Amino acid sequence: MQVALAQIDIKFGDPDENYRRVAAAVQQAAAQGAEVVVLPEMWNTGYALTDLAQLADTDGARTKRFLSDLAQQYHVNLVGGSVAVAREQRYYNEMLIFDRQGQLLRQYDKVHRFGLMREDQYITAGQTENVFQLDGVSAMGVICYDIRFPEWLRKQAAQGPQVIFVAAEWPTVRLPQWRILLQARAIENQAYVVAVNRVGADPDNDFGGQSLVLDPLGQVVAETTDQPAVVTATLDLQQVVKVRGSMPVFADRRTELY
Ligand SMILES: NC(=O)CCC(=O)C(=O)O
Repeated sequence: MQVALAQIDIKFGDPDENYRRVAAAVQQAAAQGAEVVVLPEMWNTGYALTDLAQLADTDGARTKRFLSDLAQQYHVNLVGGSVAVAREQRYYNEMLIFDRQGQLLRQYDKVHRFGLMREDQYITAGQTENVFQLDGVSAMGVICYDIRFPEWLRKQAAQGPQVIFVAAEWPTVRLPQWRILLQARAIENQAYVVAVNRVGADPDNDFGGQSLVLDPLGQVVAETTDQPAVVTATLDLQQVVKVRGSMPVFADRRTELY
């Protein structure tokens, strides 16, 4: 599986400009041979939470049309990061996943709201899992702060996903933790981790990128710097089979105890 990390800068509170940036990044990823393109968190608005009434995408309709068209145009699967969505007078931080035919496979609302960025005041938490198949490969997706909750990822990883996609707006100040948390999630779940952070800044935070592709042993396959970039990497899914076969941690769990 050839994946692309679409590490873009997000213009705060300017969806029109951000749709243009995402279109350009997907075009670039497709030209580099990507089969799956992964976007960052809240890429339509950034964390412009106080302006969601004006900016959030109602029912995700615009984003769904946009991502579906891009997926078909470039014949790529899209793990569409996440966008701010308005639905029934609530706001969600929502990941949309499309296959190469432009079909919506899953929509996932971020389950763990990040209080330090005031998400708990504006965003309604999701309740459902996010496991799906991309080109016949079992995968799952979570959003940013979710990676601090290993039990949430484990519950889903136990269903078989070989790839864990992560969309993030993770501030520079905590990037050392980002890296270690992602490596731990890769190692404990014996899965590839494909994690995309944004770059740039908003009124409250700087975002330093460092998007990562990690193998099932937590080793770095690809990484980016703190600049906008589209970087592709190949996932050798036989590695997952090999690592899971060599150490059966899923089978060795004591589910009667925890
Ligand atoms: N957007 C987020 O969920 C940020 C999470 C974060 O920064 C953290 O340290 O956790």
